[in-house]
Amino acid sequence: MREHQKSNSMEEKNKTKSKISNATQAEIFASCSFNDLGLHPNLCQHLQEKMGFQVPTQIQAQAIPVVIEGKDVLVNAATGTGKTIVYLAPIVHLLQAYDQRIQRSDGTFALVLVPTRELCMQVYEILQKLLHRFHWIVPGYIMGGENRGKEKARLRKGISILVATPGRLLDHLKNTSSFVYTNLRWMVFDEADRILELGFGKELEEILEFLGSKKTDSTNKEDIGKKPGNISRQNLLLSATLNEKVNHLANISLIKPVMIGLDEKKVSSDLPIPSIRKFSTTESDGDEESESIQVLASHSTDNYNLPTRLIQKYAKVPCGSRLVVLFSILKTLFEKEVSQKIVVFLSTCDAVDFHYFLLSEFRWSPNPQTDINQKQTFIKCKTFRLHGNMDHDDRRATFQGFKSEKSALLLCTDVAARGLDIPKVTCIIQYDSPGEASEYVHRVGRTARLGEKGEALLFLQPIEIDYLHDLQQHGVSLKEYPVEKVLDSFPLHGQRHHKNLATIEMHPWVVFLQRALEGFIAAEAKMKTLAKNAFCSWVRAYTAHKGDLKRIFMVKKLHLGHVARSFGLKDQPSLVGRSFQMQAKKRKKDQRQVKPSKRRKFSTKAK
Ligand SMILES: Nc1ncnc2c1ncn2[C@@H]1O[C@H](COP(=O)(O)OP(=O)(O)OP(=O)(O)O)[C@@H](O)[C@H]1O
Repeated sequence: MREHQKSNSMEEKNKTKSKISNATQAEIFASCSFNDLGLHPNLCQHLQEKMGFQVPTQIQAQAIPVVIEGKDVLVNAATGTGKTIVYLAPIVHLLQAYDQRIQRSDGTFALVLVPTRELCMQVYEILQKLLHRFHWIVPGYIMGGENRGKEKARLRKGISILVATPGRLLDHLKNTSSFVYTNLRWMVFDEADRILELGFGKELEEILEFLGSKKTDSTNKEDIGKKPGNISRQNLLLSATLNEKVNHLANISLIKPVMIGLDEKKVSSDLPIPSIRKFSTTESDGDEESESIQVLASHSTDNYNLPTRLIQKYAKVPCGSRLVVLFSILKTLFEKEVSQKIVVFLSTCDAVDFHYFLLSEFRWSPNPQTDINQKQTFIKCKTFRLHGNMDHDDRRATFQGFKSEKSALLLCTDVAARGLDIPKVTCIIQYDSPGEASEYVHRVGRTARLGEKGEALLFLQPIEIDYLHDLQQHGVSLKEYPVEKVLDSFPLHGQRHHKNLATIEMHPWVVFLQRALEGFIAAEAKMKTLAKNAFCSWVRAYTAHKGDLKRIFMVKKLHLGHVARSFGLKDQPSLVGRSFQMQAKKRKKDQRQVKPSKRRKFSTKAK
């Protein structure tokens, strides 16, 4: 039965591949085989037959041979291009090749650091699949939210390849004496920039201190194939957006790194592998480490690589109409296609909760006179939520649940922005803007993966429209989404739409639905509380936009009454404003007492 399911999913993968045009195929996939890259035949066969990967992706073809050679590597490639296999396949290949089989008592050989729990589980699951034929290599994970005692027991038994989140790893390095890492040979930083953005910089430095960051020159080929002993360390950094934040980490962890994918535009997809490597990898050949830092810094303002078949749009929506427009677009999208998988990004955990419960509980009919029992949910699809304040098991269930649904909606914070590989996501809606352009790139990267089609929609208020220039500076350009056309498409009971209305706020459909939502929220104490909490945390997150972005996302320009409307609140804005001011005062007082760490600052925005 399981075999049957597996072959079905592989057939699906192959069908998807054949739907992709030849041009896209050549852009994404290399014209060589996994065997050509020097990987063990058993591993290649497994990749092909059991995982359905017929040929390597371009980035895999470029990077895998370099990783096998034992060099430190910095990989920069678009989202969804198969970076996980870039590091897992060579590590498995090299570990299985030891003269004497490694044993659990040898401890950990490879450590993969990831920023979130979901990504930790995802990488672990791929690793498990990859190790199918190499049962003596043991995969494992440790991460926040898990039972420390059980993790200790697993570490004591020995984990050959360990996937971890930084905080929990440091915890075990400090407190688990049975954790053997003397044979550590590989350190991988997946989504390196995000680990730093989340404020884990200090933890990373401590981790590197524990493990001894730059031990010896990692290009010592004699080590390869030997049973571990006095071995050198190979460090790998990967992300779709490498920027100056990574400089420091590169500085303290990489030796003469080979840069892969930093100059992708020059790469011709028809070139055989050796030539691709020649053009697209940059080896910092000087003895001075500062050379590699310069390469990174000069790329910080470069264009980002975006998925080839991604359609990007923005919706210009006045603040007070945001909620209605979001609901209307979601309804339109779900009614247009039988299977839609949509991810909506919001800025705070409270905002996720509010919208989740509102979408789940709000009953509606175009005719206001309809009996309550005949009213239906506004959007007929399964809705999930994901944020960092959720219980660990709920987070896991959401992730798995959304993954397995054919048609569903996920409301989430940026906890889902990085690395998550969810099949068949058709549309990304950034209801709250992402902040730095790199975050935009990662959020939209949850769709249009590996050459598939996908759409992305960014909500902007008229006062925020300059954000488009910021994106443009990174080569990201968006077309306007026809908001009014969508609003016009909704029938109004006993009313006609009037054309040429001055503003979206006056649109009869907007007025009608806003009233219905406000009525529903006002009547439900739970919803009212959720809305108020969401309002307060949303404004706080808005004030937390960093550096240059403050000139675009100016809290002073916000009309708090309109913000309240966007949470379905008809209370006097001053009332809501006062409660916010009280919270702000309290926060200021707390801040005076405890000087905030960088980490806390980040946690204002969603986790
Ligand atoms: N050679 C291949 N052939 C077909 N599918 C592949 C291949 N390599 C990876 N994949 C699939 O491509 C998808 C994207 O891979 P992965 O998540 O590693 O991308 P990524 O580049 O790390 O993305 P992100 O930057 O978002 O983390 C996964 O579903 C993976 O199973």
